[in-house]
Amino acid sequence: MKKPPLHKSFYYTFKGLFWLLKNERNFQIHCLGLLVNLILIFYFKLQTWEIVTVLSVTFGVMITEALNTCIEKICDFIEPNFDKRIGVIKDVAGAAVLIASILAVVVGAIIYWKYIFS
Ligand SMILES: Nc1ncnc2c1ncn2[C@@H]1O[C@H](COP(=O)(O)OP(=O)(O)OP(=O)(O)O)[C@@H](O)[C@H]1O
Repeated sequence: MKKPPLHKSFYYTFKGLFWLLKNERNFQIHCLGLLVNLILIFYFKLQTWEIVTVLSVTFGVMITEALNTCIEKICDFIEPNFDKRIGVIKDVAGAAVLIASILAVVVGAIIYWKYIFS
């Protein structure tokens, strides 16, 4: 298949991003989390390393959510009916989001702790 020009590739990736924003409730919630973090970063005037850490774990959750959605869509495409193996694949993909979210909450708690309680 012929590769699309660079600007078309960007167009398709942004199309994917807007699809997630429009259709995936969990992704919308993660975007809200990003917004809250951006507000807190400016409000508490976080140090550079703290900003980098908070944004890394926040975007990490959004990336795993996007990949989880891809896996769910592939599963629904190859097996629309109930299948235990599909269930395990979807559960494990969901667990990846859970692990990334736990990390984000723990990192957030460690970083914001001193700003909130000082
Ligand atoms: N075809 C299937 N066969 C077996 N189990 C399934 C199947 N489809 C979904 N499940 C089970 O239902 C759960 C939820 O699957 P679903 O595709 O509805 O994801 P979802 O609720 O949209 O997830 P998310 O909230 O992460 O977007 C899966 O984790 C899995 O345990």
